[in-house]
Amino acid sequence: MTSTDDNELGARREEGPQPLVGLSQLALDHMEQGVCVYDADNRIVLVNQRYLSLFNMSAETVRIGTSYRDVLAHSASRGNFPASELNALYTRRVKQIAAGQPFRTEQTLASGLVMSLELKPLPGGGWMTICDDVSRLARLEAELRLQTERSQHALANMSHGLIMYDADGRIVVCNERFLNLYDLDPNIVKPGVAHSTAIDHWLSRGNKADMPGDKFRDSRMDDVRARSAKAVLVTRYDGGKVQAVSRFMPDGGWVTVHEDVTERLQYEETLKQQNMMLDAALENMAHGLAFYDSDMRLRVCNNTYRQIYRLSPEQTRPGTHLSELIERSMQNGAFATEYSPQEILETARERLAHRDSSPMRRRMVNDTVISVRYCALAEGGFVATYEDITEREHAVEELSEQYRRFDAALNNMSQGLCMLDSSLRVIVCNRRYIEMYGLSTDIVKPGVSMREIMEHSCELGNHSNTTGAKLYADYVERLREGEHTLHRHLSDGRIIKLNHKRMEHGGWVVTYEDVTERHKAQARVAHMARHDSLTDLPNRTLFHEKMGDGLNQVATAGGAMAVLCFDLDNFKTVNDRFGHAAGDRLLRWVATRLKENVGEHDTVARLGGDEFAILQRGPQPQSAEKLASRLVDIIAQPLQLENQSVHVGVSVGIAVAPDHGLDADELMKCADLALYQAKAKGRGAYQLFEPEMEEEARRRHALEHDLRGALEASEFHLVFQPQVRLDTTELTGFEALLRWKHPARGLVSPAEFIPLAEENGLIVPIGEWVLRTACATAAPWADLTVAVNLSPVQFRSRGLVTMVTSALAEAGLPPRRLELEVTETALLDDSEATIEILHQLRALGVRVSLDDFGVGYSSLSYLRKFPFDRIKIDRSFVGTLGESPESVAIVRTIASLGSVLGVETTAEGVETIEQLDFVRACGCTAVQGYYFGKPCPAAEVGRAIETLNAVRRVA
Ligand SMILES: Nc1nc2c(ncn2[C@@H]2O[C@H](COP(=O)(O)O[C@H]3[C@@H](O)[C@H](n4cnc5c(=O)[nH]c(N)nc54)O[C@@H]3COP(=O)(O)O)[C@@H](O)[C@H]2O)c(=O)[nH]1
Repeated sequence: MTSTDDNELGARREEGPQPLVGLSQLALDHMEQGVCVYDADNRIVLVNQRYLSLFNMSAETVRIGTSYRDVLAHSASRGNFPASELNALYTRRVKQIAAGQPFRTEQTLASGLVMSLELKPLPGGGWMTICDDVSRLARLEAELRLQTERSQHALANMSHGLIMYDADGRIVVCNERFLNLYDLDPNIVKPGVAHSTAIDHWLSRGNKADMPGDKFRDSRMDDVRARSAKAVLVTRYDGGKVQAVSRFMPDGGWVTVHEDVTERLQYEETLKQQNMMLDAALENMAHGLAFYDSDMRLRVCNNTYRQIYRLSPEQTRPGTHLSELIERSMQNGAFATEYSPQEILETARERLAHRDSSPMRRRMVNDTVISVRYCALAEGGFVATYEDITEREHAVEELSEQYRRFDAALNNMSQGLCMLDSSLRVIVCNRRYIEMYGLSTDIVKPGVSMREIMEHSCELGNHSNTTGAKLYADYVERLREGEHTLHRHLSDGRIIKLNHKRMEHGGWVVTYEDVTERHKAQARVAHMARHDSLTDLPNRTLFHEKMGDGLNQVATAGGAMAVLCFDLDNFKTVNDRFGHAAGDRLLRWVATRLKENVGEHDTVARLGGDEFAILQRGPQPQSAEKLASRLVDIIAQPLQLENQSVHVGVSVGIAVAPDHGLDADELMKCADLALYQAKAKGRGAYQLFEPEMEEEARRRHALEHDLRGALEASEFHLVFQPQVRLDTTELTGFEALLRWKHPARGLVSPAEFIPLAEENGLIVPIGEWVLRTACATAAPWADLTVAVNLSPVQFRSRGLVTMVTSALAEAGLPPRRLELEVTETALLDDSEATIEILHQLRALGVRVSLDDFGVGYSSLSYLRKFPFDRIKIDRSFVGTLGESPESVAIVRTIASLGSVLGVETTAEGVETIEQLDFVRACGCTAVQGYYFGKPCPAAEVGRAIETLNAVRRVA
């Protein structure tokens, strides 16, 4: 039917015969499509039922004559489009119709139907719209679109590569993953491309299979031809592995899915390696291991297990029951005899039932010990481990033994010991530590804190004037400083030395040593170092320190301080005569006297030998002089020694600070100079230092300096004084006397330089020169003797006897013509030794005389000790015969003594005839003095001999 026909039909509905109209209407109403025809005025001329029902419009409203605008308005009222769009829609449609071209549009109605509308103009005016329900088609299209999108999405996002071929072997589709997997060019591998082309390109990119490329291509073509679904493993250009699985489709095409299996293969390889290692580890494990199923049947075991139980691989096949394994290993002699198979099996059952996986010891043969554990598995069955703990057991035993030894050592230590952890809690301590502080073992045990111990110790009264808390706080503070030693002074007077050493892993080792006795000993040693052991007085060191302190005080606070230096007179005599014990008593007696007479702030010291000193504060020099005077008197008092009354005296030198200086050494020097003077005064005296003494000392010093060079400078010579027998006035010999002629000083008296030479030892070489010169000078004298003075110092020097022997031999002088004169002083120092030397000299044939007899303290006692050939009465007695009855008595006594002893007695210093007559009358056997001749040089000796012989002849 054409549009012309439709119009005609519409017109006929208005006016045509009823049967035809009805038929046409019937035909229109049964059409699938909706039809509505408008005239040129846009009014309906024909409309079918389908049109009305599709748009849900009412036949009452939409009927012949209804305008197009009203139709649209009615449609909008039915919700087919928004009423607000009515005008715009109407205007647009009318405009499109007026354009004279048919056009199509789609409209979704309120019912959800999708309507396809075709509007087309009719020849001769008017137009018609034909409506089609395209809802299903639209839905199908949408679904297809969605499906296609999903497929493409799935294809693009597949983890596997995919390629599909049609029955002609051409590519239908392939995904990006496929292209990437093999590094393929999407411009080559694309839909429509032949299978062989794709394979060639695949090979050209370096991908390969386990066969040459040509062969691989042929093989794939054969597979396709034979429709053989295969899985092929290929190697990618980069070494990765891909598994390709092909599937054939009913339409003759096929799909191949490519999976990258590189990682999976690697993982499988790793797993394989791990399993191998696991097997190896199992087999090589030091522990025995066995898995059993829930029926206690062996599933697997390792070699160590077999060795422990002496089982062979055949005897440990999977499935063997535990009871059988036990019995076999027993038969093989693996167990010690103490177990039965039932017992072992029962124990295993019980432990598994109670899920007890704690270790148990099994004693095997050869003293081997195995630790066995049963561990039930969640999935049934159990694992048993077997560990050889023989060595560990031995080590534990050894450790126990070591611990016992350590414990014994610890508790037998003389020192206390305590090991503390880093929180200062006791790890271990020994018995000595507990005893040392008298601690309770109920309190001091491992774990107790040092704070608790200190509190306990304080409660016991070990520490005075403190508390446990304070003690502990101080202790912690000290430990912060690190390793250290501290001394605890306990209230009972003991001193405990604590030594703290860090332990390697934290904490401390503390040792406790009772150092009370050591401290006392050290204090004693320190005291001894600064005190004199005999008198317990401060010694020179301490005296020097005290002097320093005193001088500082004088310097800063003012005032004065005196130093008194004491030197005992005759001490050596006493010591020698009564022995050292008596000498010690004398020194202690002197020390007591000194201490008794000083103030409490004064210091008395023994500086050594018979030297004492006092430091005295107070107004000076009055106080010091008063004290010195008093002490000189006190010490001059006789004292009882060895049941004898002994007299000693003391000489005192005084120096005062600040007058004489503020330096300790300087002040001591001043006091020494004063002492020197006091002694020179004749002993038993005190002397305050005077500045002139320094000058005197300097002078002595200069003289000493010159004396040292005198011998070498040949400044000495000898003079000889005649000695005459009294009964016959016969010249018997000469005494050699030393003279020093100094180029500047002139003649220096021996009385001046000999004491100096004795002080500094120069007398030894000088004395030797005198002896050799005298012997040489006297040798030519006809039968006359030569007397030579020997200093006490020469007796102390070695080789005196040898030197005398040599001098005699050298001079050719017969020993009987040599007479050696010694003084008492020579016998004072060490009389035994001196007397021995005298005997040796006597043995040479030399004569020995005792010079200056009578001036000493115990002259008579020496006569008993050595049989002298001659006693020379000191000239001081001869010189005072006229005025001193004592001198007369002494000369008489000595002369009688000599006569009784059969020893010659020479009176010295006889200057006058009266003196000569007197000494002769007294019984002296010889004389020496100016009366018969002054000492003369050697050159004049001849003349002196002649003169004296002439005198004798006259007499
Ligand atoms: N160890 C030595 N001592 C020696 C030596 N030479 C001398 N001396 C001793 O020196 C002291 C003083 O001696 P010197 O000044 O030589 O006096 C001697 C005589 O000159 C003197 N003398 C003798 N006769 C008289 C006299 O009539 N009147 C008087 N005023 N003086 C007189 O006496 C001294 C002799 O003394 P002595 O030796 O005791 O016989 C003196 O102690 C000497 O010993 C020497 O080489 N070594």
